[in-house]
Amino acid sequence: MTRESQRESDTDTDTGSREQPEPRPIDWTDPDTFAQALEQVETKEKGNYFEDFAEGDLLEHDPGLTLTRWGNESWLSQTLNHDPAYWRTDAAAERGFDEPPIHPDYLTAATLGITVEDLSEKGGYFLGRTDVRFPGTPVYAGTELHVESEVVSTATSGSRPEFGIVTWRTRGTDAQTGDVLCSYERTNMIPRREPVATDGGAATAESDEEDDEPTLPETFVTPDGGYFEDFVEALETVDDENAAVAYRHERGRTQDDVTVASLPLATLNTAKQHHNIDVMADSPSGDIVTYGDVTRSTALGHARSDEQTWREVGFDDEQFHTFVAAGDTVYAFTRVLAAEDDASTDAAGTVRFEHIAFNQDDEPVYSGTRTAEIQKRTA
Ligand SMILES: CC(C)(COP(=O)(O)OP(=O)(O)OC[C@H]1O[C@@H](n2cnc3c(N)ncnc32)[C@H](O)[C@@H]1OP(=O)(O)O)[C@@H](O)C(=O)NCCC(=O)NCCSC(=O)C[C@H](O)C(=O)O
Repeated sequence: MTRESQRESDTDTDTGSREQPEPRPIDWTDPDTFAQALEQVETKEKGNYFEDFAEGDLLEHDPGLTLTRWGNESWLSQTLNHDPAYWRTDAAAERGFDEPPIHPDYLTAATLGITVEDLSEKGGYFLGRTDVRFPGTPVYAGTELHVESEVVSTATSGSRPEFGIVTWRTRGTDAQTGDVLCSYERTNMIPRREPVATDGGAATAESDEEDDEPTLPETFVTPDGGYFEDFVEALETVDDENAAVAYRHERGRTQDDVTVASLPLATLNTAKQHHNIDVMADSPSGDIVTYGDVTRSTALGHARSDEQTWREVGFDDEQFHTFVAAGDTVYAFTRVLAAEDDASTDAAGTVRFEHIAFNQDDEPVYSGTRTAEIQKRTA
């Protein structure tokens, strides 16, 4: 080979790039070598810190999700949501649906799941959510979901210097038509890149301390059935502050790998809280924890099993009080707040509920209010 042809063979004539020498082999199976390499290299980080969010920022979330019947049915079956209109075509038709639609709980969970990579993957606690509405329902299987969020506010956490508190307004739209299908405002604690000095959470003055005595009504009334009229009748019997319409639901759902890890992953929720036991071992919960939407949907499933739901209208003041982990059992408690004959159909009336999810130790883990149209017995 001439010197010229040697030069040509060393150089790729199309790209002009010089052939790289083969990298020096490294024995990655030697534990010391690999451990040192892990220490020296940079980690390609995922997610955003608190400092990355500023009020007014708009985020268009890249992941999309096609809402499928499989996703819907997996979610509904694992959270014990058995409303026949979401399972059977004849029951769907009676409700005015073309076919069993996507359930608002799964729609909400999928809308939030898609946002996690941008908003909370860094590892923030899901604290609460309000103004959950479904302007574009019914939604059918095959709909492609597109989601965007706007930063509503950012605040310092007085009690936790390593976190900030961020609230976003999120909208899940039909990617084809642009119709808004689900919207809500959600608040998370988000890790800071740099902890800040705080007042440590202002100490409560003694005089402000809450009285530990429970202030419960004397009487609790249980509705006779699950129709609109049953809620109206029960409320009519409790017209003073010493009585309330409230009851617990018998079913419980112990959290397992499916509810803790599989359901959130199926909504593209990348929060490490739900699937990375290794990282979570060092967290306050010491374990992976249930996605807030699974906890809440399970409690709502228990509640719906004791009523004749017609349509979900919305949810407000949702709060997550403590963690739910694998092995914990989610139960539900319901208080009926109001009933009005002003639904979108003569077949139903509107009822406002307060739902509490609680665990096997009777600790509330979730609370929120819900407005739903409930079928009339007389319809
Ligand atoms: C998160 C907790 C451990 C906090 O408990 P605690 O230390 O007792 O603090 P506070 O309850 O006082 O709250 C801390 C600060 O946060 C503010 N806060 C609380 N709730 C809200 C709210 N709804 N809106 C706005 N701000 C809120 C308080 O005012 C405090 O502020 P400051 O005094 O200035 O510090 C505990 O609450 C807990 O364990 N909660 C359960 C969390 C949970 O399990 N969530 C669901 C699972 S995680 C998840 O689903 C993640 C999801 O995938 C996602 O990515 O979002």
